[in-house]
Amino acid sequence: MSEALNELRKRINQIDQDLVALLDERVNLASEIGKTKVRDGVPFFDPSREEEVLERVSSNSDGSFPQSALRRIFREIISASISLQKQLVIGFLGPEATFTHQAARECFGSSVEFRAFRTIPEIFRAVERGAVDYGVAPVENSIQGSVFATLDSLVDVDLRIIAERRLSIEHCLISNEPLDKIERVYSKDQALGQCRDWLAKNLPKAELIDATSTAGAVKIAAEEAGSAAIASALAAAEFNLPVLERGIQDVRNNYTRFLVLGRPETAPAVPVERARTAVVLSISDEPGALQTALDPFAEKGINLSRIESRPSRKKAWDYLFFIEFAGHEKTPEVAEVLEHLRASCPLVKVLGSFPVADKLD
Ligand SMILES: O=C(O)C(=O)C[C@]1(C(=O)O)C=C[C@@H](O)C=C1
Repeated sequence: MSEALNELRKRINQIDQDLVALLDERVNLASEIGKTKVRDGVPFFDPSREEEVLERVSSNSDGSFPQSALRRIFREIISASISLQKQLVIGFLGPEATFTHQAARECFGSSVEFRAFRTIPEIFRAVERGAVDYGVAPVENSIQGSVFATLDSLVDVDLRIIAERRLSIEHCLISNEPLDKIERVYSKDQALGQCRDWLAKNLPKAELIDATSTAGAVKIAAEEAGSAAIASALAAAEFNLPVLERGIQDVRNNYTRFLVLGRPETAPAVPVERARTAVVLSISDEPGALQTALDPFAEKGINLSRIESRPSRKKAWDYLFFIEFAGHEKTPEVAEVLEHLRASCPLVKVLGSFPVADKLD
């Protein structure tokens, strides 16, 4: 070994030792914070504080270390820290290695425990009865629109939106075989549909077969010769199969937004700066009722980011409106708008005020 290499490695060893000592010190402080949180009845998971930590870390770096790797490392440091405060259990729409699982892992890191659920209402009910601490469910996709089961469950169950997460949906072709040996491609019908042009161009002869989930498709591809699956890179890693091609979806910008749901007492009480508030409301059956309800948003210059109607499921042709807008419910302008809504709408349910997450890891 050259003297120069030896010297550089020695310096790396010293840095690693310092890093570990600092990590030990950090985690001990997080444990102390955990004790104060128990004493004060404050929830352990604080997504806005986590975002602040990640932002500060990114801006302190001189750019030598890749930004996305830095965020991932600190996500894991926070995950290990929180797991020493409380072993959190996170329910998600399964099976393992779905995009919802990926979103849940990006939110909570890998030191928490994950539990897969078969349906969205099951996740909500598990959070409500305390079988899991938080639930993660998809709420909208940039191409396919709203996930109705999530909107309906938000009405039916008394939970709060604690955080949101956006994921770029990158479909991968996954197989043990080279491209010219692939005869069958398994995936969920939506994923096959989203990759139609790529498949027609690159695997025109392959049979396309609908599977119950993208992760289930990878399982089949792992066991069956001549087959491939379309799924996430996470699913490929889970089943130890190679990714032959990434990003094969026909529309480049395919995003899904996920919600983290918790019991009302797990919602952080302190208003955060860049927050979004979600409410569901019903309006009276009379001309101008929707406009009357929405007027104060324009008057106060509050930006509405989403409005979506759903049948009330109580009476035919009766609708509920899901509205999301900028600001935290505890700030005076939003509190005033909510007061106005309560005065003019038969039903107003605040679903949560949570930090805006427009970053993709
Ligand atoms: O600052 C806190 O409230 C902590 O509990 C520490 C910490 C962290 O490791 O930075 C851990 C979990 C919280 O969700 C936010 C931050």
